[in-house]
Amino acid sequence: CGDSTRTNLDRNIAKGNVPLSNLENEITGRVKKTISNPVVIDKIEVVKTKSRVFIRVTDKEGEYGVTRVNDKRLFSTFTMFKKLIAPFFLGKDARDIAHYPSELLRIDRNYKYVGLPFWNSVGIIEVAIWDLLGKKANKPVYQFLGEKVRDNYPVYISSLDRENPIENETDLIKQTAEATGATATKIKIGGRMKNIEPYITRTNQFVPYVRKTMGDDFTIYVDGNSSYTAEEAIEVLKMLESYDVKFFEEPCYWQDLWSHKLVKESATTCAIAGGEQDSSVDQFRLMCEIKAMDILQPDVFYVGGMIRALKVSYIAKEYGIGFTPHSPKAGPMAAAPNQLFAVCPVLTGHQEYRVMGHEKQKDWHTPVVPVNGKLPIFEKPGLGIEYNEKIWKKEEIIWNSKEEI
Ligand SMILES: O=C([O-])C(=O)C[C@H](O)[C@@H](O)C(=O)[O-]
Repeated sequence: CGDSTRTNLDRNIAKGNVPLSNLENEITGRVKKTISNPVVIDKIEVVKTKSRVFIRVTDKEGEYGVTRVNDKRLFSTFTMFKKLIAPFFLGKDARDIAHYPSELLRIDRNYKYVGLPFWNSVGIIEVAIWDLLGKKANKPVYQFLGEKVRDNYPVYISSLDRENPIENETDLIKQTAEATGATATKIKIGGRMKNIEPYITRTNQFVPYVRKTMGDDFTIYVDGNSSYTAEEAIEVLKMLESYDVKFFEEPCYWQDLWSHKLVKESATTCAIAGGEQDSSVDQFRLMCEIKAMDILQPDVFYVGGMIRALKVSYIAKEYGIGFTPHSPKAGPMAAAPNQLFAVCPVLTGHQEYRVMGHEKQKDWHTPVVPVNGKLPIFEKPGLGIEYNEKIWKKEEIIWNSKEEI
């Protein structure tokens, strides 16, 4: 059920009562029913085009799946990706992808390296493989993952800046809200891993300013990015609740669940959220078990891909806890969470959409723009993003598994 084998914790939690430990089998069964022949992975590449980095997985028939990735996370952990993770997938049948993250963990001494660097490297390949399978079957990926439970979801505008003057940042939020119909935002508070001036004053001014500018009906969330001690966070929480802030993300150091629990116990109307950096499924269960969080926020890539993120959503459902993944994206990287959102049994409030995302769309991929404040589930094959094929003609191949091995 989690990262380890703990069948005694199996519980029927999913819609349709699928035991969590059987999720991989259920999904693999669905894939093999749809694609009858093996899809043998021939090559994994890291390519750069249009100044962006992608993972491309190609099968023996020359068909490929692709996902855009966070280049900083990839290149900071590139050795792990190249040496420990990518080679595992070569020659394997992609249809068994649901089982591979757990298998990979059990190989040799891989278990010693787990954490975001390990699981992100797995996740980016896993997501590209799902794109490949979807394209081969001519179906959106979510059809393999489970029963569709929603056609769209409301978004919140994710403001990511701590340095922009509050008036300017609020103006960007307003522009994005007007262009997309979004009725919620998340703003940064604290100083990211520190609670010092000028961030203390900025926080005290920013929250009231956004409330006044956007009005009482607009939903406000905040993100502390690990800025506070429990004591400081509880003080800030009082101010947040007085402005009807709906969730306080990562108030304390992200690994310090006990401080989050203390903040949560002090909250009356504001939910406590977290999990962006967490990549252990067991850790998400622990958060629920000790009541440290009201909302779980795994990142589909950081947590190790779609199946592991889906597992976290089932755990959230089991414990009656919220699920609002981390994804401050408005381009092709929003596609993997989008497919997950079609089927995950719980999805809480609004989902993340980058501020000014509507203006950042490119003419070389399917646009990712909310309508009336909602993003539809993408229905095109694979992850649902179509790329203009011309972009691959100008690509730079940064790494190719065939040459490396
Ligand atoms: O919840 C979020 O979207 C984030 O915390 C985004 C992060 O700040 C991300 O942009 C980063 O790590 O710089």
